[in-house]
Amino acid sequence: MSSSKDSGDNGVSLVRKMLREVLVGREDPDGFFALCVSVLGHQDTRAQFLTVIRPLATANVALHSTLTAIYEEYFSNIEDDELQLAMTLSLLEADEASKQSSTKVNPTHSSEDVSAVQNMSSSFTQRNEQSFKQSSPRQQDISESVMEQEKSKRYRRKKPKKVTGHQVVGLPSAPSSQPPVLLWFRRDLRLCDNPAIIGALEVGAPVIPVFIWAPDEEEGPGTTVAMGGACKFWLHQALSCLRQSLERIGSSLVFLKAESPSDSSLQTLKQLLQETGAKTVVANAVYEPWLKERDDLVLSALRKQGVDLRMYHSYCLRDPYSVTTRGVGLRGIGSVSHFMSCCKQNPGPPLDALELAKMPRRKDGTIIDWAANIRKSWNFSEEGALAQLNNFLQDGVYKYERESGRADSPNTSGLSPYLHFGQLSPRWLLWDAKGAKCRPPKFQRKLAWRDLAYWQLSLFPDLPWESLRPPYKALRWSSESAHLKAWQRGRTGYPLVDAAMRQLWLSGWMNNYMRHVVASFLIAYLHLPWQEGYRWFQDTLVDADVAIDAMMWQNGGMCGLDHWNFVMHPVDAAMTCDPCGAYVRQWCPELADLPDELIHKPWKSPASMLRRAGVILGQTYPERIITDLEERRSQSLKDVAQVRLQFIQYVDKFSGCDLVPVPPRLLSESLGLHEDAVARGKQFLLPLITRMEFKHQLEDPDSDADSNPFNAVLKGYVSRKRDETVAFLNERDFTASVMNEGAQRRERIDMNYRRMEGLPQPREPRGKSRRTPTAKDKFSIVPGGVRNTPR
Ligand SMILES: Cc1cc2nc3c(=O)[nH]c(=O)nc-3n(C[C@H](O)[C@H](O)[C@H](O)COP(=O)(O)OP(=O)(O)OC[C@H]3O[C@@H](n4cnc5c(N)ncnc54)[C@H](O)[C@@H]3O)c2cc1C
Repeated sequence: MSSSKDSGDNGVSLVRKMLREVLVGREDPDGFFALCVSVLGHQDTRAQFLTVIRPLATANVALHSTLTAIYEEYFSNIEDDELQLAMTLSLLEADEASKQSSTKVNPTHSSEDVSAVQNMSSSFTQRNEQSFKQSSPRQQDISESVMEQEKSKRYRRKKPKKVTGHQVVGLPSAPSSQPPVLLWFRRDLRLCDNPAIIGALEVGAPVIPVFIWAPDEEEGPGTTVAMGGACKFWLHQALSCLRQSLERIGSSLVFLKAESPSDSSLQTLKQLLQETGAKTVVANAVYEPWLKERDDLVLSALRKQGVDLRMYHSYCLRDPYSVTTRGVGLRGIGSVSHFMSCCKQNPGPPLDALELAKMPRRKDGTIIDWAANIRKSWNFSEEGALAQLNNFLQDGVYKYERESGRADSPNTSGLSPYLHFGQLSPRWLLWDAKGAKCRPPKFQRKLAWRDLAYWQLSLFPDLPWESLRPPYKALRWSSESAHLKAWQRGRTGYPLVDAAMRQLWLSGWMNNYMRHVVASFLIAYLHLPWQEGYRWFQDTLVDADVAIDAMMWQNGGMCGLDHWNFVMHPVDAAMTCDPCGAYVRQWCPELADLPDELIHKPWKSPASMLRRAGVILGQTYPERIITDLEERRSQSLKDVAQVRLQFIQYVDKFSGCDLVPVPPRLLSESLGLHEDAVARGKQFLLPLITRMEFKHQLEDPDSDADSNPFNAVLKGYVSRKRDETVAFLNERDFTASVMNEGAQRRERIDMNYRRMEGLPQPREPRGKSRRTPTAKDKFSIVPGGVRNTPR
């Protein structure tokens, strides 16, 4: 608390000093205001700016009123902008809604066969709304009161015309609208509990219900009399009733005949698909062997044409082709008891048949059960998820806010696999977390991180394999496979890294802090490509999640949207996460007897100590695979500087930040243009927050990591302050440049306005506001007392 207050006080006193610069004419009012916002932030500027400039009210009235005007314009603009944004959004929503409702009544339609086809999806929605109204008494109350109000208005309003018949919704006329779905009715002539109907509606396109009469196919190869006279009569009535039911909800049923020997359901469907442009056919399965054979044929033929045939099961309780006698035998076959036993014994396709948890076998036939520890470590059920959540909320969440970086105690929620497999709903989790007394802000942010990962993946689909920042694609990586293997197996000789990698292998999980430690080791010290780390994590984590894993490895691999402003040191990181070595003792038991102060660096132990602890380096515990940590870090920095220089077009010359091409979706959102137009146009580059040490290294690409004032290696608690300062500098840099751009834009608009109106241009201000701070710049003094060096 006190530190943030201190930094606030420092900021205000800097602003006061700067005010003197304005008074003596070395700084102009706009630049002063921009820097004030970047130093104090929005909230503090809003709260304190007027107080800071109050002395001017008597001493320099003109300057006071100029600054007050800038202040008022700035903050009123923000509110206006927000209001305008909200209005634009609501207009867009309204526009979207009206577009949707208009597509529901698209009257254009040409094909004769399907002339009565209607949009089932819209009518089903209406139907659902109706039934909801009927089923909910509260809703009924509301609708009754609305009706009362309507009655009273009746005489004042013109009575609307009664709609006769149904709104006929045709096939989409616009080539871009979604192709319709064929709903192929066979022996499922009902609306209720019909999986095919639900499947068709889920596609979200117009639905064309169709019945094809193919008597030869029904009959099959022998004499089955599948469709006797009485049955045909019933079929006729049932079809007629189904058509009426469909018409009642605004749809209809197309009848087609495939009677001649040359004709077939397949031919008829193909023709219908051609006429309607449908790309999906949905049906419920029928089980007579000759009909199943026909359906299999239809399936493969349509698939070849790129049509998706979706088959659901609803005719029998159990799909007869899935019932097996496994575990029951053949005794009593034919009796219903035997059949029921078969169903009970084999409920659906056996899970084991999916071979998800199949273990490899040794040559002698014994099983290698690599998941034994994972099985012991987790309760895989939904109840397990809820129990874990309750434990966390009752106790863990309080520690989480303070000490989530500890490896030696389970201070994080451990909910990631449950979230990944949807055994726990993120909305439920957020709701429960908000209910905790401490309203854990840090934990809530973590859930936002999860969504951020999916947003990033939606913008950059090649996130899991392609470095996002262009220059980093050319980075020189090591191909030392022995190093990769040692890292994967937890045999690097660095106990903290090894403990984490063994925990991963044995339990399928490690906490966030340890993921950072091992990722830093792989990238910054072993120089192995981040994609290797990503792939190993994907194979070994029980919560392996393409979006999150890719985002985090890209960030760790220095090429993601966000740069980690730290590198975890494989030994010093233990000061924060495992100060007494309990974590290492758990996962590397061969080191358990070393004293606390040496357990993270056994190579520093005297021979006698090692002997007493039963450790023989190179035998019971591996020697370090690399020893020149500092040199390797320096090399990594130099490599980065080299590719940044090589692809200097991707480095912003003002701020030194990396630039990435903006994906078309983002660009079209920002410019309000169609995505196609944006994709055809010029490539836009966006500056990203970039690690300070990289920016500095660009000035002197061959310097060592040690001489870099922004050296990112995080040494436990000691460097926290430094890390926070670096984060502050980054943010301030960014804000200052954005603010400056804003001020310049305002100046430009003002100049153009004056030019058009023939008004005189204002005099050039004497001091120019700076885009980025320099060493001489007073604003380079960070509240914490660290000086920013010139770039
Ligand atoms: C290199 C690297 C790879 C990672 N790979 C994965 C992965 O494949 N799957 C995965 O779920 N998490 C991944 N993470 C993020 C994070 O480490 C795990 O979500 C966290 O350790 C899971 O433990 P927890 O449930 O106790 O987390 P808590 O700290 O209790 O967080 C609660 C939940 O928030 C979400 N969350 C937490 N941190 C992050 C984050 N940084 N980004 C996105 N969501 C987050 C998770 O769903 C997590 O379960 C990775 C982190 C790193 C550094």
